[in-house]
Amino acid sequence: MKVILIDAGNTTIDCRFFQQQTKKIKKGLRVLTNDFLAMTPRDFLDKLAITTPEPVFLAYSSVVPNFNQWLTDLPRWVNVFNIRDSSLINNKDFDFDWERLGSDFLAMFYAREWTNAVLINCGTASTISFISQGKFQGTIITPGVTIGLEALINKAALLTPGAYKWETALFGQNTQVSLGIGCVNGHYEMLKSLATKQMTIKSEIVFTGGNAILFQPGWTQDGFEYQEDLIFAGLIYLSQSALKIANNKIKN
Ligand SMILES: Nc1ncnc2c1ncn2[C@@H]1O[C@H](COP(=O)(O)OP(=O)(O)O)[C@@H](O)[C@H]1O
Ligand SMILES: CC(C)(COP(=O)(O)O)[C@@H](O)C(=O)NCCC(=O)O
Repeated sequence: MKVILIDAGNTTIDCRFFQQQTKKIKKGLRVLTNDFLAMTPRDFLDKLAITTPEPVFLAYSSVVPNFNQWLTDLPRWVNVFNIRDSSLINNKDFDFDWERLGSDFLAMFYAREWTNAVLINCGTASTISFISQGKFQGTIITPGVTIGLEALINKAALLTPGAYKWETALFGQNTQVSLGIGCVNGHYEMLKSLATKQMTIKSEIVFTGGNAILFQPGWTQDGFEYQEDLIFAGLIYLSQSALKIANNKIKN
């Protein structure tokens, strides 16, 4: 059976394949959220080379209600599973009501068995989630690095969109470098400061999300971890019981 994992975020919808035998996550399709929603389910399945009815299990995490609606038009032979419905989400794992959290937080949290950790997801928003003694304590949400830059560029007549990046200089002597330091390096420093400010015991600090790669010099130098597919690891964990049931249905 084909297993598709989807992380539906506000900027991109990222679809991967999970190979049950090898337990490997393989690249599938990643497109801007608005472009994805403009696709028909048929186009989507064609793009994933699923052209005839066959057993498909699709597990997803979504913070985009229109995507949840879009899924309802998939053919019935696609077995769709929302990780929010997972019986593996345990109230005891949270210091608060997890129902009020976006699904991306749930997927990240269940990606591994954490003890003390800070998970930093750099997407449309940049979020910082705190785990202590295996329990999810809470999060911080800030505008993401890309939308922060875009907002400034849209409001400043002389600023133009460009490839603003991490800079090694302390300050810039042209607009490009000055903006890179302020918006990219500065964003990383803000995340690092919020993540470590109250830290009293050694914790894993893990970066993920489409924009995390912009901060590579920072997290490399500081010895923090980067796991590109953190959300997908959580999707696999949270959908394992539902996947087992789907596999058994095919066998019988
Ligand atoms: N195929 C892609 N299309 C668009 N953006 C991409 C793609 N792959 C990586 N990115 C990067 O991912 C960033 C968005 O991060 P992402 O984690 O997808 O956000 P969200 O989860 O909020 O949708 C974009 O700003 C871009 O830098
Ligand atoms: C914080 C977020 C905007 C992050 O979204 P992302 O950057 O991954 O697209 C998302 O998790 C969200 O919309 N949370 C709120 C969920 C809610 O209040 O129901």
